[in-house]
Amino acid sequence: MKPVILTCGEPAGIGPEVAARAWAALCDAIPMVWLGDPRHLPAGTPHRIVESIAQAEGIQTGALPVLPYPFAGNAIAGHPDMANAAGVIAVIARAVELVTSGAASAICTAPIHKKALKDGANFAYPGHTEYLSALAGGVDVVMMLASEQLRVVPATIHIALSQVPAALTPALLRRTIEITHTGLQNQFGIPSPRIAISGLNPHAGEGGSMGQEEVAWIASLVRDMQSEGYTLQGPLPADTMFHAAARARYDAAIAMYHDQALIPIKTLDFDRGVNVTLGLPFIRTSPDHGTAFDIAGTGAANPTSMIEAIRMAHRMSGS
Ligand SMILES: NC(=O)C1=CN([C@@H]2O[C@H](COP(=O)(O)OP(=O)(O)OC[C@H]3O[C@@H](n4cnc5c(N)ncnc54)[C@H](O)[C@@H]3O)[C@@H](O)[C@H]2O)C=CC1
Ligand SMILES: NCC(=O)COP(=O)(O)O
Repeated sequence: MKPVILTCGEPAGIGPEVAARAWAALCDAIPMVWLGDPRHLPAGTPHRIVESIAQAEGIQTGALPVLPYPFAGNAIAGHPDMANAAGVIAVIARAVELVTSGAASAICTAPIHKKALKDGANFAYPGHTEYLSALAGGVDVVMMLASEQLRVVPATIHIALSQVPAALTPALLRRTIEITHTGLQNQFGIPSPRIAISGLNPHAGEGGSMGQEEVAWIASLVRDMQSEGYTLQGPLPADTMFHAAARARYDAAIAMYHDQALIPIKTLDFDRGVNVTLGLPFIRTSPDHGTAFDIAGTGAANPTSMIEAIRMAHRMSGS
């Protein structure tokens, strides 16, 4: 079995500690290798330095295999060191090389602090999702957050709310539906996915009295794609499409912007949600939470989302 690569993420956040705890929970079942600076692991984490992924085979239990990537700075919990930003970015790129070469089965990324990367290394991307798309050659991707209770996709991702109406185009929504449909089939094993599409405006525009996008093009795009064979419903009012009975009617919901999609799943299932990028030529998952500087280093971080993310990466890779 090829290992899942765990990227270190922001060293000052909870990434290293939830990775160490996830490894302790899963090491009997799932091979994994942590990629980062071993100085950034929580003190006392049993680990073994390896020079290659192949060398990690056979030392799964007892010590976390670590493929070292030296960083410029130390990690002080809750206080990102700008000198580490370049290392955080380089580790993600290295992980992509390892999974693309076939040495690893999948990537599970620990959270990054987007502003620290921008300030420290002029990182040009607002998140992993966009960076991974670029590293994979500019392929179209979607960000899905998934748990047992709900799968959601924001059609626009890390942009200001004021930019959403212009960014949200028929071509983008069509591509988002296509990638979500294929991802549900291939990564989640759902042969005939049912997808719900939200409106952009309150009450899905209320027939044009609260916004025009639904009547202008979202409803007709949904109808066109229904006639092409997609099982779609919508545009639905976003405020009433996430209660239990509504969720039972679809396999994934596509919302029009970040918070419309992520608030319901983080409210329902913050501890177990997994972020998965669909459309990449390799498997990438991540916990749903961020760097949590307020609790980093205190031992309060719950590793369940990281555990679920590693499980999902391993399952999707078919290893
Ligand atoms: N995949 C990624 O790289 C992600 C990165 N982020 C980044 O993380 C940074 C901080 O984002 P926030 O919005 O503050 O979200 P956050 O998820 O880091 O923290 C929000 C709240 O949830 C708590 N929390 C988070 N994870 C937890 C865990 N595992 N156990 C217990 N409590 C937990 C935190 O203590 C905090 O009170 C930002 O820079 C953001 O962009 C956020 C989400 C995903
Ligand atoms: N709120 C989710 C999030 O920001 C995840 O972004 P990414 O780093 O996975 O692109």
